Amino acid sequence: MTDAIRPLIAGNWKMNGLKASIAEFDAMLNGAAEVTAKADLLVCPPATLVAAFAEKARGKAVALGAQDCHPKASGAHTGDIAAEMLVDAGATAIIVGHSERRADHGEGDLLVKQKAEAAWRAKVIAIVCIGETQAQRDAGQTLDILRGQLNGSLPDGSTAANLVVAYEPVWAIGTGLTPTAKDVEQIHGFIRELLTSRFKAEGARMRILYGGSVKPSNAAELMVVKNVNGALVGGASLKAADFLAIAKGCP
Ligand SMILES: O=C[C@H](O)COP(=O)(O)O
Repeated sequence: MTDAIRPLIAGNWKMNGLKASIAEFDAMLNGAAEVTAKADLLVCPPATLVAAFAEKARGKAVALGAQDCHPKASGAHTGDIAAEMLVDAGATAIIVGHSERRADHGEGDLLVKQKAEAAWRAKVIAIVCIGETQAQRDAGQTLDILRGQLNGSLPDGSTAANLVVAYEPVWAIGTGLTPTAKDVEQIHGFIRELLTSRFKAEGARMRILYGGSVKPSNAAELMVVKNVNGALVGGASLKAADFLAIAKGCP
């Protein structure tokens, strides 16, 4: 963990959650005060729940985020949601370029970059996800893939205040597999070098989250790795106790 950078523990609920889930979210809110010394907390529920959760979270130590947005602010795009709408509902950050969007919806780097810019247009943080697949890893292409995704997905003008990078090896998502701490250190160090080379001092201060099977049992080990500035948590963010325990794992 880079000392000067305050960790962010972000929960991505993916396509999970109904109105009844507000009870679990309430439990998160109730426990959040205990972990605020360690990390900032962000929960990204499905878009249908952002407004209700934001209302509950008012004045509490959990911020709300969204999982995707359309690049445009409005228009004839049936089923899509603009960044402005998500912000209107209470989002303060938007995840873009998650590997599930890249795979399920064929989203490429250019679109991801436009979505990050849409988040900025709506005056919130873009959390840009990058990560290699198992096949790319096996072929020894990990660093090339990450370099390409970073170059293509991060807009010019990225700063420590408007952008967070989430490194999520696709093969580690929802599988229970994680890279070793040594591998995470190497890859986060590589990402840091690229960020610093392109964005100078801002790149040196940008948060780089690790994501992929983060759980209470491995959080402490992963969160102390150099250049790991928090986590993007999927499955374990659905349970208040697990999500808060992961935040407690921050040094
Ligand atoms: O956005 C979160 C990641 O895809 C990680 O998901 P996971 O914690 O369920 O492996």
